[in-house]
Amino acid sequence: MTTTCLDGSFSFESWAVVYTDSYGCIQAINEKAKYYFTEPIVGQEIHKAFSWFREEWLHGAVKSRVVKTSQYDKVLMEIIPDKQQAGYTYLLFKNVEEYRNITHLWCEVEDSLIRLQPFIDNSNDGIIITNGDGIVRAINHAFSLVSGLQENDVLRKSVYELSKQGLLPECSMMYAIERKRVESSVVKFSHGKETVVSSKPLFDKQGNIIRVLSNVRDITEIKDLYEKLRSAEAIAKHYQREFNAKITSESSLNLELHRSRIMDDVYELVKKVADTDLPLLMMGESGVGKTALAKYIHSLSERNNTGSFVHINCSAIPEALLESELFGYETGAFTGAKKAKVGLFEIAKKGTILLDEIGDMSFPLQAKLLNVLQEKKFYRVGGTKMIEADVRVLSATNQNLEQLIAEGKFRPDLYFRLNVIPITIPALRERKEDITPLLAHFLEQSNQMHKRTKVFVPETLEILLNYEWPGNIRELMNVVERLVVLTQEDIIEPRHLPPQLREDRKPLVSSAGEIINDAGQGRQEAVTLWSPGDSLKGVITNLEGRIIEEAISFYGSVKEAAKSLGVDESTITRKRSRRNNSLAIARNNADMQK
Ligand SMILES: Nc1ncnc2c1ncn2[C@@H]1O[C@H](COP(=O)(O)OP(=O)(O)OP(=O)(O)O)[C@@H](O)[C@H]1O
Repeated sequence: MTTTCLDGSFSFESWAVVYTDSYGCIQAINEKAKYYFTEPIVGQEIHKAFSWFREEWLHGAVKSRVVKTSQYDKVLMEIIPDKQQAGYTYLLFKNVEEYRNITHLWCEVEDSLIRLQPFIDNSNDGIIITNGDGIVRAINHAFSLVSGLQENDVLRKSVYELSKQGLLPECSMMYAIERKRVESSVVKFSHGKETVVSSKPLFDKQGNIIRVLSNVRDITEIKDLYEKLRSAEAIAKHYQREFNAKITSESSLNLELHRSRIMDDVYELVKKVADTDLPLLMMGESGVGKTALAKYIHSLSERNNTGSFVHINCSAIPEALLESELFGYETGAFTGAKKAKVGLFEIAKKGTILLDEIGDMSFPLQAKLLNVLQEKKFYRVGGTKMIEADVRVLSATNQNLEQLIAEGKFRPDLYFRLNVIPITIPALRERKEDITPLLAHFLEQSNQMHKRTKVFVPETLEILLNYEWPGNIRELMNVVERLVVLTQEDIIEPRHLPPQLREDRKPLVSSAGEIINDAGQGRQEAVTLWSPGDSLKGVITNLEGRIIEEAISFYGSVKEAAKSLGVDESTITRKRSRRNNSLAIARNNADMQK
């Protein structure tokens, strides 16, 4: 038999060679083998010729073993399948005793590696062993799984060559050889697995590397889990914030706290549509309670059991960031996107999202939002994975969207999509009946919260009732809390009120120019019922009006006041508006006379 080269990097020349067929029957040996095996072995089955030989070694991958033959105690055996003849195998033998001085340590290492073989084979991590030149000596099954490379692809090949061919990424296997120290690197194999490769060089006494043992851990799953963990953390944080907000606002939020007919209608409508997925557009001045109403709608809906309520103020977030806030982004979607981020649409999954100040959303983002609403799916910025948008979308604005459409700042198609059910919450000054219960509620709440027992004197109450409340419920709530905290005495008098309330207290003047309440002093003056020039009708209208206002203030509701005065609620509404008109005319006249 001749000695043949398997590949450029390996030759049989210095080896004793035994060649077997696919049945494990010895077909031939070379000259050198005759010194190793003095008995005739050609024609015998291998495991019979060598009692120490295990049959399964033939069917396994190429392996190294240190064995004992009849002639030598320590013989290195390499098992190499014949690439040209399927099933045929070369067994190469070398007496390592001959090289004792040089190879003593190497053999020990080899021995330990051989002892470790079962652990290596069964390891969940990929393992690849090279010599000091980077020639691959062994890999385990897990390495094949993680790298997509089989033994035939890599054994006896140089890791540098494999890297050049694009089969192996450049990694710590090479660095450990070059830098002669433990190295690790995070690399991605060509078929997509992301791994951490840790490489440890083993040295002989002279400090030469004899082996590099690399552990290859698949972190694709860990990365996925990490991503999922981050999403879960973001959602948990959001719930925590919601929970905290709920605890602090629970006591203050009493949405049915109203006496006005107009808010009756609002709540009736809200209850009808709460459990549908219809988009609602809430309109009203700042502070009227649009957000509070949206939360209330969510709390009435089935979505309250399945998902959370998410609120985003579109005007508070810079235009460039709003899209990624809403839909999230993937790692590397833009400069600085080092980690993927979950968007609010994902956080609100199976829940409700309120897009507040929708009128401030940029035109291009409006188009994207419309698309999401129509398709019911979206992609993270820079992402390719489609995400289902199982979210109820509520929107709110204090702007006139129709006006914005006319100015070309708002898309009409989005407007029609969002405005399926419009809900207008009137300003507090247009539903003054609601001021009394709100004042009572916030006074009690603030007293409780700050452990006080403050009360309003009637004059203070009257000013509060007549104030225009441009900041609506938010302003009212803040004013009451401030009064409770800052007033030294238990009785809150008009002088304690913040300046804007005292200044706003315009004197009410009769049609004849008489002052019928006193803004400056906070005292009620005696009213002159009639002055020369006053018409009987004008005087009666004013008087009636005062009686009506007092009754409403006393009972706290138009309904009760009407009942007590023995008239219909509609009569009261009509007479109030007539009186308001006549007071407005009187104010005008008074201003002109100044
Ligand atoms: N019916 C109510 N009962 C008790 N508190 C209320 C009620 N309505 C609103 N509030 C409180 O008034 C404040 C303002 O309400 P909210 O934020 O809902 O107004 P908004 O119309 O959304 O304002 P903006 O347009 O400025 O966002 C909040 O603190 C809210 O808790």
